[in-house]
Amino acid sequence: MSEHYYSQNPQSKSSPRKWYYQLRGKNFTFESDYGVFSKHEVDYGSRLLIERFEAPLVPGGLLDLGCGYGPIGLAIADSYKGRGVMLTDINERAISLAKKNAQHNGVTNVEFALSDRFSNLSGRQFAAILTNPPIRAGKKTVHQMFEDSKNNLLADGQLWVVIQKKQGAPSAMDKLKDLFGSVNVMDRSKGYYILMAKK
Ligand SMILES: C[S@@+](CC[C@H](N)C(=O)[O-])C[C@H]1O[C@@H](n2cnc3c(N)ncnc32)[C@H](O)[C@@H]1O
Repeated sequence: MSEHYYSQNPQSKSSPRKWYYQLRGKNFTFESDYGVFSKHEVDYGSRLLIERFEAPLVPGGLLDLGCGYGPIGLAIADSYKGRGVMLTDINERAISLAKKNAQHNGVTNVEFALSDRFSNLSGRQFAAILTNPPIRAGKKTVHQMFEDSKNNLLADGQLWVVIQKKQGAPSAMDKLKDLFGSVNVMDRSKGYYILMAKK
């Protein structure tokens, strides 16, 4: 049976691989595996989001929503050591890899939660939420993530999203405009858009 990277509990065979990547000037070692998005290198869109992100002045924690094996949350946590960063995913294998990757890279200002969107975050509020959303889970899920994100941002908090034009950037922009009143295009490269909406 074919399996998507957003399966809750991937049954596919496991073949962990370790590889290296530089993000925000730091060399990371990552372990990834079958059943988890983007196997042997950091996704181009995630890299763009990681390099472009600037935390808002609002004090508070940051959230990597749909963290996979953890590149976004871990790179951001390493850059913003004074902030706590929460990494969440619906996929158990992703969360266990993200935890291992935090340990291997000495990133300690992080927390993890296995969660379908915000279901296990018990109303926590964040200064910024970053996401490379699960396009294959469908537009309804992705747009619901944007709505939930708005509800879980502190006042003046920011939602940062990377999305490809051909995978729904225009409709994501419309949805974010409806929800937040406006949306900023912070960067564009190779068909990927970095969008930022402020609460
Ligand atoms: C495009 S991948 C990005 C993964 C990782 N952030 C990266 O940059 O490599 C989207 C992630 O969202 C997760 N996901 C899918 N549906 C979800 C849901 N309902 N709640 C939380 N995470 C979900 C998937 O398991 C996947 O890891």
